[in-house]
Amino acid sequence: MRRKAMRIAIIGFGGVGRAFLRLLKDKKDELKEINPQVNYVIDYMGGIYDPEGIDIEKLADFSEKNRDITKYPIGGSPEITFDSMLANKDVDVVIEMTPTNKDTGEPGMTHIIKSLENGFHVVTSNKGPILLGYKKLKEIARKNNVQLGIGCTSGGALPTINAGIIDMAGSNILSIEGVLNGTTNFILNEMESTGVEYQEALKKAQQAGIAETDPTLDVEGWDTATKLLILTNVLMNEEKTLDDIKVEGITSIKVSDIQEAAENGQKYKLVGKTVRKEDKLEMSVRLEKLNPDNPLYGVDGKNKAVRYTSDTLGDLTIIGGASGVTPAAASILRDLINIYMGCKFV
Ligand SMILES: NC(=O)C1=CN([C@@H]2O[C@H](COP(=O)(O)OP(=O)(O)OC[C@H]3O[C@@H](n4cnc5c(N)ncnc54)[C@H](OP(=O)(O)O)[C@@H]3O)[C@@H](O)[C@H]2O)C=CC1
Ligand SMILES: N[C@@H](CC=O)C(=O)O
Repeated sequence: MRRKAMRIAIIGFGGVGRAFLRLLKDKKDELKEINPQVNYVIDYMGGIYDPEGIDIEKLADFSEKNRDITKYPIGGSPEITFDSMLANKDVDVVIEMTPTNKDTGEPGMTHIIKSLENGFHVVTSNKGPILLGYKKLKEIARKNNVQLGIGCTSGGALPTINAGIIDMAGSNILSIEGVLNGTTNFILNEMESTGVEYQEALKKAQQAGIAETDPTLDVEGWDTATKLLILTNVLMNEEKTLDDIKVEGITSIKVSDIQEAAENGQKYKLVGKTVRKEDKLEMSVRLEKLNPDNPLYGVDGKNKAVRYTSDTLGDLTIIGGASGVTPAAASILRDLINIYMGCKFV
């Protein structure tokens, strides 16, 4: 007997959204039990709606050649919007993947609140709403008896937040340290290995789809700060804001600085850090010259890492989870599967 479908609305169909659709297509057989059925794909210009489930193979082919999904022949229209989806109420999970806005959280904040209030689970890659309102969103999710998956928001494929929530349950996290941004790590690596200057390396990161829609978020340290803040507030039960973090980016570094460090056996990394000093929490994002004995020294290319110290589970360092649209989409799928399996994130 075929299982009841898990009805999905995709909101935001850019790099990560498209990669997520490709994953659903490529993993169709493995996902038989969950039986995902995409009823909506909604972008800035409108969307696609099929109450019986959009044919994801056809849409994947179409969207490879066409940017405007409202032109999709079966159910595409500028009239299909987030509000029309809310009115129809025929979804179980909303996957929110619109651009991160660290100042307002919009449009993601409204999408997530309304989805949770309407009884839909939410999985998101959008850091803005989580950064600005996680506690409130968690309460709305609990009140409506639905889940909120945020694994993608603080490192994508790198298991940071879920490892903290699930695998470190019952332990107090005392400090968080990490190389949390793949774009800057990739840029620093490119500058060292090929000798190109910062701007050229940034272009490569953009071509690889890992830089933010607004790449200043990466290179000026805000993406690292955002992820650090999400980890700190969620895992250390704090209510800090970006204003509490001293933030520095990588825009002023030169190839000559990197080469000089390499001659001394050191590597530059953009490190985000939350540490408690005399009852005060200190948070910073800054370029650090690391020695080979530092666990973060070996984080290469688009990879990232997080290091937790805790009272009862010791020190844990997780390395890997390269940034990229497919790993980010895979982390969304991971949350979706865990919600299906009954995992409680909130
Ligand atoms: N790229 C990555 O590796 C990772 C990204 N993220 C996060 O995932 C999110 C998406 O990233 P990415 O796919 O790279 O970004 P993109 O800019 O490629 O895609 C964002 C999409 O959202 C659409 N959009 C904008 N406003 C709205 C709206 N009001 N309603 C519906 N859709 C809208 C955009 O449409 P249009 O193009 O028409 O403006 C675009 O298609 C961001 O929040 C990012 O921070 C998280 C982890 C990794
Ligand atoms: N721009 C980010 C993408 C994932 O969050 C990065 O480079 O890590």
